Amino acid sequence: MGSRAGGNAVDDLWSAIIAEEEEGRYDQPQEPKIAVVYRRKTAPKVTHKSNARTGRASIAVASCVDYRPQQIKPKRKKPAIPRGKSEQPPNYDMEKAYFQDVDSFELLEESPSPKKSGTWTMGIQNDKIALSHLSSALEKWLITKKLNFSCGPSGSLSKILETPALREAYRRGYGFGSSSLKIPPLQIHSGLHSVQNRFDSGVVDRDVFARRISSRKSSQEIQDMDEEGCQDIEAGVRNLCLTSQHSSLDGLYLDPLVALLTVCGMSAPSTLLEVFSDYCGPESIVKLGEGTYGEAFKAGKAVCKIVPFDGDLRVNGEVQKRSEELLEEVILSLTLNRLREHGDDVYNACTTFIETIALRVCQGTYDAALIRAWEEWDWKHGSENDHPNQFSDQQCYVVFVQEHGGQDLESFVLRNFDEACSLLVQVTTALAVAEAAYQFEHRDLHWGNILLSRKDSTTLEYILKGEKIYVKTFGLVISIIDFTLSRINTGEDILFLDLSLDPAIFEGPKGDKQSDTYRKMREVTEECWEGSFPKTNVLWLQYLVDMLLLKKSFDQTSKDERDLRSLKKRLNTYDSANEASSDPFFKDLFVSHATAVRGKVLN
Ligand SMILES: Nc1ncnc2c1ncn2[C@@H]1O[C@H](COP(=O)(O)OP(=O)(O)OP(=O)(O)O)[C@@H](O)[C@H]1O
Repeated sequence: MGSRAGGNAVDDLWSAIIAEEEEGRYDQPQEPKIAVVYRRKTAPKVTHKSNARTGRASIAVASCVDYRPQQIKPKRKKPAIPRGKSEQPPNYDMEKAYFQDVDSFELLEESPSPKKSGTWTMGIQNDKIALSHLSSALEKWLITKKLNFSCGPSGSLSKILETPALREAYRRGYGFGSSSLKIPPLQIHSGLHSVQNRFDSGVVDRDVFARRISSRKSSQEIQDMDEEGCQDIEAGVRNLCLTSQHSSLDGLYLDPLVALLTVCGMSAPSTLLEVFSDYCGPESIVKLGEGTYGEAFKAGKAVCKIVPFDGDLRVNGEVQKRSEELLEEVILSLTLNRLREHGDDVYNACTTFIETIALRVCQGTYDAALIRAWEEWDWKHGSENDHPNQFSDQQCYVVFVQEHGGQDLESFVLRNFDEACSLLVQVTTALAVAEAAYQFEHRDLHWGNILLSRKDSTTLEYILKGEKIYVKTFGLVISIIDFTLSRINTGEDILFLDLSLDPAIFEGPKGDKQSDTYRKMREVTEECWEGSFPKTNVLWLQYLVDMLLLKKSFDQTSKDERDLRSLKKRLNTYDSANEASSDPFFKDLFVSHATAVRGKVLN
């Protein structure tokens, strides 16, 4: 029990929390435009893809295509990514003093928290609502003190958890049984706020989790951990509210890794091979492509992108991503997944953003089958990445299980002008839909991040602001990948990457279209990367037109080429993909519903 010394200061602090809470500051839905901004702490990766800024080429090979690169690309040195140039961690001394000094027994009596612990179960009991409310208010209060931002109501993550991909994940028992998720979404969500907060303040106690995953578990142990995990989370919430221990503020409940596991529907990591075995036998795993952070493998009909995180080992010359960065990327992917939902009340929909089928957290070395697939690819194409046998049995990964989007634009051979037009209309309409739904900006739509595949369909359906739109595909279907630099407003949180922390991204050669596009984005945003500037989407459309004009060859007349040039010019006048989608260039690419149903519609 803490001492009563400093009680006045404690009372003042508590009054401040209560007063702000009573004003309803946290519970009122906020205009989300400048709501909570989650800064991804580290600088963006700048070393990926075929960009001039890094000189690194994105290499992806659709396994179904007989692709033979003319020569193996030489390894090139990647520039260092500046990291950690962020704001000073806030000073929590006052808040800590409060928790150190408060009489936890009295607080226990005053607050409507449960007095005995028990295992969380699905379904929310009254005392738990109250408990969550209290902890959530406290967290939000801390966030407002630090960031001077206001918070919207909870809900987005719980909505995401209801998306088909996650429902499917639970149905299939990913993780360690569907019963493993026993945490009410409300709890998860408020934990998520904390994750960011704790990370930014640099006080996350990661040892707790390291202990939890330091060895592989038997299924009985795992089941026990499921139970334990729930109790740990409950204990974390209780501690957050009631005790004076610093470590309690940093408890499991607040750990981004736990949040990551929870979003993935798991209570403990699995092995890479366990994930792959859901999709194919080990002998049929084929590596598809690589980025600076991810290695993409074909597994049956799916693609598993493996991204190592949180380890000390540098991978491909880079510091590994942190779990909180991946948590945001995961949330971004799942938010875009929601655009795939159909139904009468759907207002914006499209299938152009790559579908995330499942998400898994793994731990351990690369399995022999993956090493074999990696080496085969290296032998054929010359990998720029480090050999995966460097990973220890402690290494953690997120595996993004995605639909197979095909081959990237860089290596894809377009047949004719119709295909080029369809590529443009699909990307433009998809961006318009995501702008309308989530103020989405991709911010890195180079030709390595556009995948193409040929399908047996003639039209594709989009819903833009309630209106159904059908575009001609000419048998070509586009998928957009890699949302690392993207900006999104989930309705509650704005996720973005602060590119000003990474000046190298703007230092690519003059005249290089991709490098020029980053610099133009900087002009447009004036370095306010959290803001909404849908013009950045238009800049990438202009880049794509340039790529088609300058780098791709396909059957086209001189009039077709002129049309592309005038489109590029007119794009200057648009401030969003939504505006661009009304350009006359696209007019003939939209078809009526009647025409669409006569053909084969894909949705
Ligand atoms: N769903 C997918 N379908 C087909 N190929 C894919 C898919 N996802 C990734 N790839 C291929 O693997 C390559 C690496 O993927 P991706 O670009 O997402 O990795 P990354 O590590 O995020 O890259 P970077 O961070 O360097 O941009 C891509 O260039 C792409 O060609």
